[in-house]
Amino acid sequence: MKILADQNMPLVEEFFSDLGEVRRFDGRNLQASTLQAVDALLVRSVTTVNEELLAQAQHLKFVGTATIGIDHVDTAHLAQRNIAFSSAPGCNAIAVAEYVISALYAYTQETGTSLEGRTLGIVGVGNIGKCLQQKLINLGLRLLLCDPVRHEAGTLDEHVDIDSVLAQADIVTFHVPLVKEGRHQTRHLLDAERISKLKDNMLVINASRGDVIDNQALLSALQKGKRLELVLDVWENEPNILTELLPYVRFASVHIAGHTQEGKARGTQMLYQGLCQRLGISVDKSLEDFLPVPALTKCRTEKSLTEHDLGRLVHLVYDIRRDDGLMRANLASHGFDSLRKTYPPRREFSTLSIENMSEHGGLLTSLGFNVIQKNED
Ligand SMILES: NC(=O)C1=CN([C@@H]2O[C@H](COP(=O)(O)OP(=O)(O)OC[C@H]3O[C@@H](n4cnc5c(N)ncnc54)[C@H](O)[C@@H]3O)[C@@H](O)[C@H]2O)C=CC1
Ligand SMILES: O=C(O)C(=O)[C@H](O)COP(=O)(O)O
Repeated sequence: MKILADQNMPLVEEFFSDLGEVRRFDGRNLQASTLQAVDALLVRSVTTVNEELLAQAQHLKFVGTATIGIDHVDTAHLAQRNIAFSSAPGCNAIAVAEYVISALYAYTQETGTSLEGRTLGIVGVGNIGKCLQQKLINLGLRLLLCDPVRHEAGTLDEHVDIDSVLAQADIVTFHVPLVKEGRHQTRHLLDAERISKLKDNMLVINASRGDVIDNQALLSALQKGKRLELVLDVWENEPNILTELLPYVRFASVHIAGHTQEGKARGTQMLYQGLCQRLGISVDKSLEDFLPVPALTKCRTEKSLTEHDLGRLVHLVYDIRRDDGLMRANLASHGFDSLRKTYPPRREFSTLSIENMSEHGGLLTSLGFNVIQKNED
């Protein structure tokens, strides 16, 4: 079997080489002719998989995307051609939630503010939104949840509509899929009109898809004096983004919110499981066989922790300011895609075991750390 995989997908050889011959491709430059003899195609978000790309793919039996978002794949065309499809729902939900938490603590540290008592709106309460909600639950924030799709399906009672969220919240974070049309369209969910109504200095975080915020309208508002705090991981028209926005953004990054080593590796593992299922063979490899040992594994708290101390623990594992600095220093010389390709290793909070003497064991656990409770004797 011939397997063609994006060059930026980790562990493909480790998971797939028993199943066939693995070759790699550049995700932004895949040609239809390259797919002529391919049986399984493994992509990331940068490859648009549609009728045109698959026109010569006569042998293709399986397409997998190692991502949560599937807006780049024409799934109806795959179904019509009877080509099996797998994505990786939830693979990097923890990573994105931890990106947001790192941003929140970095923001409060830099502005001398506190999270306590603030109102935070989560727009899109799926795998990522729910994971974030769980991690934030003990931080003293008032959480507003917005997900009309789940509300209508009867799986989210406490839904607050988007305009009420924007009117009430001090912080809003977007975790919706990109939906280009229909009643629950998310393209330009934050459009010129809604941007104009946002409170001064509201913190707006987008780690979903760039098109969820009208970037040009955002820039125009900022240039006219609108004051907002922005955390942007995703941008319209990646990789050719509106760089004029950068000076107005507190923390900027190159679409890496989901790029922990665990998150990316889980994506590959889920495609391996999907292909095994398609081939009717048993799964005999697991993630734990391949993940490297993290650089930091243990620390110890001695007594009561302040909000500042919690932020320091979070930033010990992941500080969003590293990624903001890398983007600002290197975007012009290296380009967006190259920065994504060379993204330095990042781990999830659970890789840090905390010997905890404080009364904050529950809070540290809900944030996602591996807590070993110690009692003073
Ligand atoms: N920046 C990054 O690195 C990453 C970005 N993403 C993006 O985040 C998105 C969300 O991921 P998951 O939570 O795993 O997806 P999910 O499908 O589990 O959840 C999305 C939720 O958004 C809701 N939703 C749909 N339309 C909505 C609307 N108009 N208003 C409010 N809620 C709406 C859905 O009902 C669903 O509950 C992905 O589709 C992807 O585009 C995902 C992973 C990494
Ligand atoms: O899972 C998704 O959806 C994402 O946006 C990924 O985390 C980033 O996608 P890639 O471009 O790395 O495939």
